[in-house]
This record gives sequence, structure tokens and C-alpha cells, in this order.
Amino acid sequence: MLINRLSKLCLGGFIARYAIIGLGKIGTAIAKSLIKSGVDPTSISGSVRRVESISRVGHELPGVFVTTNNAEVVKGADIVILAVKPYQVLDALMPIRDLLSSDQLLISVVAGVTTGIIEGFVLSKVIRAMPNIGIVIERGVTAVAPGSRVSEDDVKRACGIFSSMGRCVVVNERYMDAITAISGSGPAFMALILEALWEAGLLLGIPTDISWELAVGTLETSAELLRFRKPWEVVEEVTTPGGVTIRGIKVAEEGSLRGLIMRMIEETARRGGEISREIEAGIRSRINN
Ligand SMILES: NC(=O)C1=CN([C@@H]2O[C@H](COP(=O)(O)OP(=O)(O)OC[C@H]3O[C@@H](n4cnc5c(N)ncnc54)[C@H](O)[C@@H]3O)[C@@H](O)[C@H]2O)C=CC1
Ligand SMILES: O=C(O)[C@@H]1CCC=N1
Repeated sequence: MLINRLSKLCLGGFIARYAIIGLGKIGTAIAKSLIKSGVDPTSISGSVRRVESISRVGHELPGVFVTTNNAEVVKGADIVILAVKPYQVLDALMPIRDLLSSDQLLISVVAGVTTGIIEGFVLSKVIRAMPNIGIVIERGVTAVAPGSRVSEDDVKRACGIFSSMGRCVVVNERYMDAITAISGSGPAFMALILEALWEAGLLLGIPTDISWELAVGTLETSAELLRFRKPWEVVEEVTTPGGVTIRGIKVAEEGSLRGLIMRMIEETARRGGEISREIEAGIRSRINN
């Protein structure tokens, strides 16, 4: 098992060196997952924006080289993972654009930033990935979309990395904003729904911890069941004619619950498109100045 995992994370027989630009929430989660999957921490370097963050992040990732110097981080790396906020991409990449070579595979997990934007100012091969925070428990769901310079092997390599943290699917980049909304942002939406379920228990007088246990347990049960059954089959199995569940379903339909969820996803995805346009405008104004 361990050998299997290690081989997934090796590049053609040699151990890959990883650079993570932006050891924030998702960058740190990726570093931790790589280490859990068998990557030697000393083959990972990562950066943070502020000097004050180095010791905190270094403490969380023993053995990983942490710095604020992106040039040092990417030097000698086979795989560079870009994990800064969208509006930080230009500041992070511009100063090191000449250091990123065509041999390096740059995997960006940045929402809304296209491979085309990144390819526009670095020579590296670029893959856009959208993991979710589930990677911290090796149950992440990640979609990867190849840029124009990558080979099939590069895509396999990227998916191999994220498969060691959960599941990975390869997609066309045109779906990435929608995927970001569904699986990237999804854990936050599910958390909101779960919180509401728990609070409904409180409203009806169920003790706090019992309400929480039942709500979380129900989310887990439903997710497991829905892996093998269609949603309408589960609805039918649970809903007794003239019983209690149908009363709740009526309220959900009256409040357009499904329409609301679709609008949530649509709006979230639309923001991805806005971010692409904002970043492109930022690049144009930098080039013009
Ligand atoms: N948090 C999540 O669940 C997910 C986030 N993402 C994407 O990952 C990216 C990062 O998100 P978070 O980790 O949530 O944000 P975060 O704010 O926790 O992390 C960003 C990190 O980048 C560092 N940073 C900023 N500018 C830098 C620079 N010039 N050089 C080096 N480091 C720099 C900051 O110090 C910080 O540690 C975003 O683009 C987001 O769209 C993607 C999937 C899921
Ligand atoms: O909210 C965001 O922009 C990022 C992308 C997916 C999850 N968090």
C-alpha cells in the first residue's frame, strides 16, 4: 500500500521535489497530505507572504522548508503548486516568472484563474486543479484541467498527487468555475445546511450535543446511501404517504429550496468568471504601466 502510494508520487523513478507558493489553508493541507502519502517533508519547500508566519507554518509542517522567498522555493522544484488568493497571483508570480522553466509543472489551485492567464506570463506547463478541503482527511474531491502545454503524463502525475488525497477526475477547463462552486466551495455549503439541521433540533428542544450527533450522522448516512441509490429512490423509501416527511418536502418546495441551491451554485460559479476578468484586467494594466 505504502509502496503503491510512494510510486504514485515519484516522477519516472526519481522522487519529485515540490514547491508550494502560498502555505495558507489549502496549501498547508496539500503539504500535509503529501507528507501523509509518503513524500519526504524535506523534498517540499513552501512560502508565506509575511515573515511572522514562517515559524507558525514551519511548526505545523516539520521538515518542510518555509520562507517568504518564492525564488528559493521554486528553485529545483519539479512540481510547483500555486495556492495563493486570486488577487495575490500577480504579486506572487511576476517576480519569479523568469525562474519558472518549461520543465516544471505548475499546478494552480486558484479559483477563477485560467491556465491561459498563467501561461501568458510563465513558460511552465500549467494545470488548473480544484481540490476541496476534504484532502485534510484524505477524502478530498479534486478536478484537474490540463493547460495547452501539458502531456498526458503530466495530467496523470497531477491526478496521481490528488488521488493520494482522495479522488481525482480530469475535466475540460470550461467546467472549472462550475466545479469550483460544487466541490471546491461545496463543503462550506454543506456545513451551512448541517448547521441549520442542528439548529432546527435546538429549536425543537433536542439537547445540543444530541442534535449535533444526529445531524452529522444523518449527513454521513445520506452521503453513503446516495453513492448507490438515486435521490428520488431515497425520497421514495423514506417518505410515507400521509406521513411526516412529505410535510417537510412540501415546505421545501413552497420555499423553492432546490431553485435556491441551484442559484447559490450559479452565483458562485459566476464569481469565478468575474475573477478571471479582473485578473486579466490587472495584467493588462501592469503591462501598460
Ligand atoms: N480554502 C479552500 O477550501 C480552497 C481554496 N482554494 C484556492 O486556494 C487559494 C488559497 O486559498 P486559502 O488557502 O483558503 O487562502 P489563504 O489566505 O489561507 O492562503 C493563501 C496563502 O498565500 C500566502 N501568500 C500570499 N501572497 C503570497 C506571495 N506573494 N508569496 C508567497 N505566499 C503568499 C499567504 O501568506 C497565505 O499563507 C485560493 O486561490 C482559493 O481559491 C481552492 C480550493 C479550496
Ligand atoms: O471561496 C473561494 O474562493 C475558494 C475556492 C473554493 C473554495 N474556496
